[in-house]
Amino acid sequence: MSEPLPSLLLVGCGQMGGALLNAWIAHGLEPSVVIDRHREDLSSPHQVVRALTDIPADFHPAAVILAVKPQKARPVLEELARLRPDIVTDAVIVSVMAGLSTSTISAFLKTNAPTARPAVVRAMPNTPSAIGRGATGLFAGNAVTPAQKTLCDRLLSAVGATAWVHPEEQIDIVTAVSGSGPAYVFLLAELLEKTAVSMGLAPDTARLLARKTVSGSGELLERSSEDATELRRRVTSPGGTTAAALAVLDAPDNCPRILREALEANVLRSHELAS
Ligand SMILES: NC(=O)C1=CN([C@@H]2O[C@H](COP(=O)(O)OP(=O)(O)OC[C@H]3O[C@@H](n4cnc5c(N)ncnc54)[C@H](OP(=O)(O)O)[C@@H]3O)[C@@H](O)[C@H]2O)C=CC1
Ligand SMILES: O=C(O)[C@@H]1CCC=N1
Repeated sequence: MSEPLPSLLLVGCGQMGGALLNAWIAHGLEPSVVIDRHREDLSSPHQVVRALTDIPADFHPAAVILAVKPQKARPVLEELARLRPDIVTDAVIVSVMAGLSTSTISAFLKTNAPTARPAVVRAMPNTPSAIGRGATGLFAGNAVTPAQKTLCDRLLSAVGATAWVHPEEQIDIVTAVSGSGPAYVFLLAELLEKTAVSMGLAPDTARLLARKTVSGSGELLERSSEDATELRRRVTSPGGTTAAALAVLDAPDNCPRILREALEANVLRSHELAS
């Protein structure tokens, strides 16, 4: 196994925090502390506590991963800075929260630690991280050192592909494309299944064919060096059945317009969460 990942403080262990944690533990994670009200199933050397007040005084993580909902960030960050200014000063603060900017996160942390200059990284992962097939966009705030940036890259590379973006606003586009992206793919699987049933296939057959089509196509794309466009071309016989369907789906006013509107709505929601 490669070098262990350093100790982390994970705040919030729901869908995303839990997915990351499982993958990090599988990669060998130094003793870490998780704050969550639900998760109790971690075995030693890791520790689950219910509140920031329960972080052991001698625990000094290399990174704090913030994986609570953006709407809950402010009290968490203010309390962390009040209780453990040493952690805010020494650790890199990695937020996976949609919307909240590095300056907002820093401002919350500075409410109770005015002299701190927190090193804040935004990471936007996705749930396939749970199986090591995630895709994460990252942005580093001003105070982040090269060593902290390398550490963040190690952490997120352990769960899939990474790409650093600049300027910070691009994280909202990352959220719209890959952070939320798995939901669009699962929606496709759902709609294929439901439509197949409505057209007459047995439910079990529809489910099997829809799931395997989506997962098999994803795996083919993963293993191929070809673009998606070329893989699509190989399915599409001139004048055949696929071409008839794509003439509907890919008409400018259908999927291209609808996907654009969906991604713009996603970015708009990030802006709303930020304010
Ligand atoms: N889900 C996804 O695919 C992705 C999510 N994200 C981001 O990840 C973050 C979390 O989302 P997600 O995992 O879906 O949400 P979840 O609700 O599944 O997880 C959030 C967890 O944080 C816990 N929590 C709430 N308040 C505190 C607190 N004060 N201290 C410790 N834990 C707390 C919640 O517990 P309780 O239920 O008791 O409140 C819950 O277990 C969001 O900011 C989101 O933008 C980013 C990329 C992808
Ligand atoms: O839906 C959300 O707000 C989060 C961010 C990206 C995926 N889930």
